[in-house]
Amino acid sequence: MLIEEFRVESASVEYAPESITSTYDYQTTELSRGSDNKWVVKPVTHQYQFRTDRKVPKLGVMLVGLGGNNGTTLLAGVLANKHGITWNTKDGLKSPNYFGSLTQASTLRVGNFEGEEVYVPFKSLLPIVEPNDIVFGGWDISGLNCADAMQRAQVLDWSLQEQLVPLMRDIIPLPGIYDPDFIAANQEDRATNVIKGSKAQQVEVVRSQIREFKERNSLDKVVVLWTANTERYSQLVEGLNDTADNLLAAIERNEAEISPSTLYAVAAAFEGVPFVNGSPQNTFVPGMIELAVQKNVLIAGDDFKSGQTKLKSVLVDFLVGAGLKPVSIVSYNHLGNNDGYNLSAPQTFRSKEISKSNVVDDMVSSNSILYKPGEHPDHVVVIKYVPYVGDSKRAMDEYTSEIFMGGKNTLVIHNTCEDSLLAAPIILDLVLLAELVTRIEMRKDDEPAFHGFHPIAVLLSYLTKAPLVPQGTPVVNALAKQRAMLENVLRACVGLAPESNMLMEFK
Ligand SMILES: NC(=O)c1ccc[n+]([C@@H]2O[C@H](COP(=O)([O-])OP(=O)(O)OC[C@H]3O[C@@H](n4cnc5c(N)ncnc54)[C@H](O)[C@@H]3O)[C@@H](O)[C@H]2O)c1
Ligand SMILES: O=P([O-])([O-])O[C@@H]1[C@@H](O)[C@H](O)[C@@H](O)[C@H](O)[C@@H]1O
Repeated sequence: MLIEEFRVESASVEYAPESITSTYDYQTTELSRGSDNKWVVKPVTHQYQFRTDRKVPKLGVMLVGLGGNNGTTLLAGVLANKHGITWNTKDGLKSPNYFGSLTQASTLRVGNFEGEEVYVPFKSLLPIVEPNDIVFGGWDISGLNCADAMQRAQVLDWSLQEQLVPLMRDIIPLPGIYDPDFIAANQEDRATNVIKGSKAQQVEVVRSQIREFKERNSLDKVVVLWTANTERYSQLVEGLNDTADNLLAAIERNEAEISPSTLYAVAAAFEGVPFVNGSPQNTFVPGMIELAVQKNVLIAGDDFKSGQTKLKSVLVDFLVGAGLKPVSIVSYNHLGNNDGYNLSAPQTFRSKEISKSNVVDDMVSSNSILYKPGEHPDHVVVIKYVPYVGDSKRAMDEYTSEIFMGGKNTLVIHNTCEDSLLAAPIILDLVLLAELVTRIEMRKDDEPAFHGFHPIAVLLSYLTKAPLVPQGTPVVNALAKQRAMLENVLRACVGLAPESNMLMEFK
């Protein structure tokens, strides 16, 4: 059964007009070595108070790469939902939806009523922005208006596109920061809409563009999200980008090694605006992370987890969790969109290869019964550019595992990932959750004052291939654990216990 709305009745939850406050006993463990050198695991409880601002802001989202396949598909999808646009296809009449969005199309369990399991929409846990109310804008080094860019993307049915043209043709991406040294040379022809000047001047232009967008649309908040081309990795150089001061000084000196994505992130940080990185490059060099912490501005990333890798973070978790030992993982895919065109260059492919390869590390290191120290499955990632298939990426995976008594199991999977139709709802979740997280404060035990989460938004890990985490925080890629982390923290904000799946009522 699905119930649309609910309120928690508990002495530990207070619904005030301006905020929801919950008092939550967080149970964890402390490990130590006893005097007999044996391990001791001690259950401990810490009391948290969470306070969520109930005021849902008028939100603006500025996409870097607005004119790309993902950017135009998300914009088109939200407009179709907002205006209730239906369209005819050979399979019949289609209606807009938000399938693929955790916040808009998934549910969570709140209990059992008269023998029936009861679920609520994920988005009903806490007050969250309605996607249809978002004001979109952003940048693109291609000056195409968003209607023409949508047509260029070749993602959506034509009968839908033609209805959206009047709503999108006047949306023109702002000129962007272009540096050919960081993306494939084959992108040069596209770069017709660029901000001139030094890196410092470019940062100032982006800052003013953010302020102008916020003012012109009477926005309460803005979130900036990178869905532009994958860049090559920036070299990490002491004295250049290792600290906030050095990074800002390097920008002032117009140092070549500071990437466009880092420049946008710096601009967002100075404007107090969250920045989410949907691509695999290391936008968040150490100096950028330090700047975000200094300014207490949310950053999150890296690289949307949308298809082939999302499945991998489920499958490997299942295999290792079942005591089966993946020993060979080969992930091949080909695609024909501009993303694939950009990734056909070795240096940009390398960024993607890293994010797609590291996704199994946490699962492998969780089971030393299967894997000796330092032992890993063979893991290969191949991406080929095949123009004909366009945005319809064809992923082919082979997982070989060792099983009981010397046996082997091989899984072969063909997965047609409509890349932008899978990524667009994930982008939506990233911006909605980034905004929500900035409205939650907490205090632990006897801390005197409420404060926000760490600026690095680990709670958004479920949506990324290579979760950015604060120093010392475990990197979790297993999808079920990532979802549980997000759901259970938000449940705690309304005083609900984590979903334990114990169902003791029925034991
Ligand atoms: N399923 C997915 O689609 C998926 C999954 C994970 C990550 N990603 C990443 O998302 C990004 C976008 O994917 P896409 O399919 O929309 O690609 P795309 O090439 O269609 O769109 C990228 C857009 O960014 C623009 N651009 C490039 N550099 C820019 C800059 N410095 N400033 C402003 N605009 C710039 C390009 O002109 C282009 O319009 C890629 O980096 C891709 O690797 C996509
Ligand atoms: O999310 P996922 O399907 O594992 O990975 C995808 C890659 O396989 C694809 O080649 C690339 O173009 C997309 O940007 C995305 O990163």
